Amino acid sequence: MKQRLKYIILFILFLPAGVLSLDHDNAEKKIKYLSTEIARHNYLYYVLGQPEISNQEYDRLYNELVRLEKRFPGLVLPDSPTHRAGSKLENIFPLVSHPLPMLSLDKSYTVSDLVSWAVNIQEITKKKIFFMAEEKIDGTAIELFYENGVLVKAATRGDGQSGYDITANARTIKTLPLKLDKPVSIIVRGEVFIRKSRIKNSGNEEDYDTGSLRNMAAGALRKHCSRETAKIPLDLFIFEAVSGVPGKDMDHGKILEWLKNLGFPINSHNQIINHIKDIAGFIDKTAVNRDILDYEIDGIVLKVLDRKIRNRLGNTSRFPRWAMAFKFESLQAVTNLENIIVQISRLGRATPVAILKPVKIGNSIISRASLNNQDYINDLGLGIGDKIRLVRKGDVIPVIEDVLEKNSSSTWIMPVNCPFCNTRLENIGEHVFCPNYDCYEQVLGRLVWFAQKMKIKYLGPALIKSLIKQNKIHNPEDFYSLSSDDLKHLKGFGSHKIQQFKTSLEKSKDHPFETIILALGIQGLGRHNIMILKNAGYNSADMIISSDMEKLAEIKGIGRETARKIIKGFNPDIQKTIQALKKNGLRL
Ligand SMILES: NC(=O)c1ccc[n+]([C@@H]2O[C@H](COP(=O)([O-])OP(=O)(O)OC[C@H]3O[C@@H](n4cnc5c(N)ncnc54)[C@H](O)[C@@H]3O)[C@@H](O)[C@H]2O)c1
Ligand SMILES: [Zn+2]
Repeated sequence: MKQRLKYIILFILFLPAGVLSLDHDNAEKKIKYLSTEIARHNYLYYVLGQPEISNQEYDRLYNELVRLEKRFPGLVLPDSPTHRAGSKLENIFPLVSHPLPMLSLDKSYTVSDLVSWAVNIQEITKKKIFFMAEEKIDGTAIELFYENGVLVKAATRGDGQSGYDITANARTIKTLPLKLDKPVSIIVRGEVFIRKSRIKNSGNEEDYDTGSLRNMAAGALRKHCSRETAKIPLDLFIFEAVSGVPGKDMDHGKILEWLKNLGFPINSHNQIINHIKDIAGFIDKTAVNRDILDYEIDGIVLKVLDRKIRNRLGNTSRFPRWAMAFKFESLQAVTNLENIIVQISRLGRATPVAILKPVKIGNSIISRASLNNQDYINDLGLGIGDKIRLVRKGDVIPVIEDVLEKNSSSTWIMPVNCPFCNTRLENIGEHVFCPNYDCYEQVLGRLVWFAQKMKIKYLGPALIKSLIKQNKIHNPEDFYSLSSDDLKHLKGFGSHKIQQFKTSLEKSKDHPFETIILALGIQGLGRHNIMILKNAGYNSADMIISSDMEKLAEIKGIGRETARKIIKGFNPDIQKTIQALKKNGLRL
């Protein structure tokens, strides 16, 4: 042991200086590099709403810059991104200046740091402080201006001093009151987000899986056509009033109640903290609830309730001193990539899926992760055999964050042909598709989707698979001609079960037009768009089929892109299926 120590000391003594400590020149280069990179990511995130990297990755870059700037204060650049919130703006939309700057939040990463902050506030103010604990919604900030109870303007956060005027887009948010219950003139702030359930049941999931719900919400608010924004089911919680509150003595809790009575959506999970010892309990409760919440949160925010004390504490250039966020650690694990397989969806999209050496994250064992598309794999430089870091974000789907150890000699490449039907895959946009409508995997996907949406009893994936293999079914209409003979060989299908199955099949014929169309899984026809068409008078499949692109594109909320998809979606095969379903008595 002593001997080993001696060698280590000798080794350190003879190391060149730059290896042990980052020298001045290298630090300067690194600080320049990080400052430019962070400014670029700020622009992508705050201005365009299209980040290139994950928040964890961003936080790592940011914290590294903070560390270096602390060690080399002389090297800090005058326009360092650590001195400002947000990003420089471009004239993409008209600008709105904020009456008070829209700042960031200071952050703690441990419960004890958060508690110390709260204790410290009591000590500075020499008062017993009451706090409001709120969920930190992972969406995008908005500021709303009302005059005499009417919404007149809505702005993004922008560079913190001014944001973009996105009033027309904000008006499409269903929970945003355009007119308040009283003719007050106020300015409020809140978070725009998307509910997980609205995406999961839309039938259009495929359009949505390229980014998180936050990026989708931020992108939606920055669309140049509010008809496009309207297609995205945005939601809202208001969390602050900036001006226009009546009594001076109203605290933050009373203000939120007052805002609620005016018609604003307020998060019902907000909780007043009377004792500092209750902070940990709120965090625990929120962390447990996180997975079952219908929206994504990335932590909690603790805010001083009393406005006079808030004013006394004031702000730094980056954040208010009266609030502190606690960021949840994302759950991570390290494992090996054992294989990459290609999945084909019911709409033909080919998605590479990572097969992992099973690893525990939180309470679940993870053995698969979606790899999205070839670009994603190229960015990671991912190959089979690599050691990777897996991160589970707010939602339950784990993603591969980076490669820790490269064990493969090359990056994985998508096969040229569909692994299920051997048809040559086609590139459409950033994804690859199997163009063969009769591809086994697509047929299976379509039938499983149809059975689910039509709520047909017992028709799970395993049963559907074996019926396809026996050539008993290929299209949705084939379900309706299954005979008792077709079923009685299947495992567990006695006469009672067959009877129940048939009853359920009969019952499915009563579904309204919109359910059947959704169940057919036609491109561009998720629940939302089907309802738009229905409200525009299109209440039969034939009416849509005999319409044309121009007519559909004119319907409010549809637009050219979707109209094109829909027309293409009603291909000859679907049309044949529709006629056959009608013959079976379905109300199309
Ligand atoms: N991926 C990227 O490229 C990239 C770039 C820039 C920033 N970021 C992420 O953004 C973070 C910092 O950004 P920030 O300053 O916008 O946000 P923040 O994390 O400092 O928090 C401030 C924001 O929290 C939101 N919020 C949600 N619920 C709230 C509540 N109840 N009360 C008050 N505010 C609430 C508000 O929109 C507010 O603007 C970074 O840590 C990083 O994770 C990522
Ligand atoms: Zn195929």
